[in-house]
Order: sequence, then C-alpha cells, then structure tokens
Amino acid sequence: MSIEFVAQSKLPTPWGVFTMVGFDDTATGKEHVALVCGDVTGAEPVLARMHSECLTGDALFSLRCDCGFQLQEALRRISEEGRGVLFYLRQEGRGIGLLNKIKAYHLQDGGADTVEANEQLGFAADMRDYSICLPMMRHLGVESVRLMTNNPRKVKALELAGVPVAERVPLQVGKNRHNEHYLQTKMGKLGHMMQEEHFKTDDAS
Ligand SMILES: Nc1nc2c(ncn2[C@@H]2O[C@H](COP(=O)(O)OP(=O)(O)OP(=O)(O)O)[C@@H](O)[C@H]2O)c(=O)[nH]1
Ligand SMILES: [Zn+2]
Repeated sequence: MSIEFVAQSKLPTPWGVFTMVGFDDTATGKEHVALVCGDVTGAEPVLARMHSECLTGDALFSLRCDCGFQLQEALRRISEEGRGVLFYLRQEGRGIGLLNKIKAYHLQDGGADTVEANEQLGFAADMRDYSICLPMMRHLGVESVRLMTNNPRKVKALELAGVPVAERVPLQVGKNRHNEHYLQTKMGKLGHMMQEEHFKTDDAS
C-alpha cells in the first residue's frame, strides 16, 4: 500500500481543536491530511468529508465554486457533533492539478462549462482516484462513514474503492451569483444532487 502515516499534531481552528494526521502517498508524492475530532473508532458510522483540494476556493476566497464554503461547513458540523473526520485530499482541480485548472477557468471565461473545459484540454470531466481513502481510514480506525457530499458519483467511487458509506449527508452551502452556472453544470452533467431550498439564505453574494 502506498499510503504511509508520517506524523500527527494538534490543529486549533475557529470550530475547535482537531488532531491533524499526515500521510505520504509514496506512489504519487502527494501529502494528504485527516482532521480528526473525538473518538472515531468503533462500529457507529463516522460523520466524514472527503474534501478534494481547491486552492482557489479553500484558501484564496474564490467565489467561482462552493469548495471553501463546504470545507468550513464540514468542519463546523464535525466539531458540533464532537466526532468526525475531514480528509483533505490533494486532488486539485478534480485531479488535473492547479495550473490545468487555471487553463480550464480561462476556457470557462470564454464560455465553456466546467466539463467542456476539461474535455477541450484532453481530460475526463473527473480524474480523481479515491483508493487513497481506505488506508487512511484504517489507520484512524474508522469503519464506515456518513459522508457529507452532494455527489452520488463520489459515493459510488468510494464504495468501489472499498469504503463503507452508511449514509449520504447533503452539504449545500456557498451558492452565489458567480458560481450559479457552475452549480447548474454540476447538477446537469456531473450528477450532483442539490435542491434550491436547501441552500442557506446567508450564503455568499
Ligand atoms: N477541473 C476543474 N476542477 C474544478 C473546477 N471547479 C472546482 N474544481 C475542483 O473540483 C473539486 C471539487 O469537486 P466538486 O465537484 O465541486 O465537489 P465534489 O467534491 O465532487 O462533490 P461535493 O462532495 O458535493 O463537494 C476540487 O478539486 C476543485 O479544485 C473546474 O471548473 N474545473
Ligand atoms: Zn473549488
């Protein structure tokens, strides 16, 4: 197995103090982390988020997508529940990398949607590989998850990778005028399940 545990430490956040567990994927050189809250071992399914890296949304305040809002909401909910894990997966741009994502955004500035842009660059719409998740879960003693996602294909891909998903928990936050079209494309072309009435009214504008 190419996932190796390297180190862990405390990580204080606005929502509480998590334990940050760092892993090295020796096959790709990617460094993944899990933010753990409470005792996540045992048979009771664990509230979890498998969050794919989005530098622009998670760290640079981008309103082009909903990633940063989902990241914060997931940490808040895990903290509120007192038990859960956020896996931060270094699969930037649905697996095509940051610089290719910028190229895809450039094509989207010219009118392509998120799927067409990937395809024009010679990539599939979603290049992510979830086989890294199970070894990290096993290290933490997580047996099954209540997965926060709007993406049923992610649920299927995780199950195919051996991850027991006990439940899908919707995570609809962060809709704004800049990402409306992007969210529509995710629903229309990528199978995401989102309902207008489930968006919080205080989302970014
Ligand atoms: N290639 C590409 N990647 C994008 C684009 N917008 C966001 N991303 C990446 O998409 C990933 C997040 O995927 P989403 O489809 O938004 O969400 P998801 O994780 O599959 O589904 P949820 O669990 O519901 O959030 C992150 O890696 C982002 O960097 C885009 O326009 N093009
Ligand atoms: Zn994003």
